[in-house]
Amino acid sequence: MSTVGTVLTVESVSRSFGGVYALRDVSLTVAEGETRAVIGPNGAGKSTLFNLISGHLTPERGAVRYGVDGDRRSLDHLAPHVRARLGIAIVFQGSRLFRGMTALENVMVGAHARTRHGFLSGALRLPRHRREEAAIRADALAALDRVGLAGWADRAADILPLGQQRALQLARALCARPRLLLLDEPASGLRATERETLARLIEDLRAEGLTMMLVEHDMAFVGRLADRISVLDLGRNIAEGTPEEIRGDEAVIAAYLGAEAAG
Ligand SMILES: Nc1ncnc2c1ncn2[C@@H]1O[C@H](COP(=O)(O)OP(=O)(O)OP(=O)(O)O)[C@@H](O)[C@H]1O
Repeated sequence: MSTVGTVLTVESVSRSFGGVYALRDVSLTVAEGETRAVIGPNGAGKSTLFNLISGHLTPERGAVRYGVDGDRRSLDHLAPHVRARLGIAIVFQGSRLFRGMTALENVMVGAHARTRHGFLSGALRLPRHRREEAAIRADALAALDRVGLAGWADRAADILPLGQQRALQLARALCARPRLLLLDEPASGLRATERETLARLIEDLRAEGLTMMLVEHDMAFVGRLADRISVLDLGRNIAEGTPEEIRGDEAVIAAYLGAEAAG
């Protein structure tokens, strides 16, 4: 991995809920082209970290900075849709699809994140949007093909099996042409074959140089895909390193054993 530049810097970020810290003084830097895994026991603060990066939550202290092509800026005070337009895409935990829409329509919503006009004006089919709509449709079909769902374009999204719903969410995120892709537990609940398909897709994206962050519990999955791993425990960043380094890290082993004993 060549460290050409930094895509994301999280600087001493803290966030609490009802007086309890979900994240406390967490810092990390993600390099361009890197796949960074974020692991940690339940309640460690992983989803909170992703929400602070995507803009669905704001930090109480600290800052999140983001930049590609030499343009670096603080993301503070930018709404999620603005961050999406800057190239930050998130695939949330579970399945979040637009019910009552086809697979293709779900992906087209992702493409609208990067256009000026938005989905509604596009849906009204004003003349100046038609050309853009055709391009978005083509992009969405390409994204579906990319994740192996080309034959499912006109099916209702909510009747797809879980593995394909997850793939559909990924296609939607890819259609927005992200520069930083956040994947929150993308493999959870998937069967072994679906998991393998997903792992290969993430490997392809990594080989193409897409910068990704990945929250995942499955260490085999993480060890295979991540360049580096950040470990959170009780809202703190307790370790960072390569998968090999993290596997042998005593603080990490203690955190997981502690979580097992408590659970
Ligand atoms: N919106 C919220 N309101 C109140 N508490 C919250 C909220 N979001 C997170 N928390 C709390 O913050 C802590 C960290 O939660 P978070 O979901 O970030 O952890 P996580 O590492 O993603 O956990 P999991 O692996 O279970 O998904 C938890 O104690 C959780 O209860």
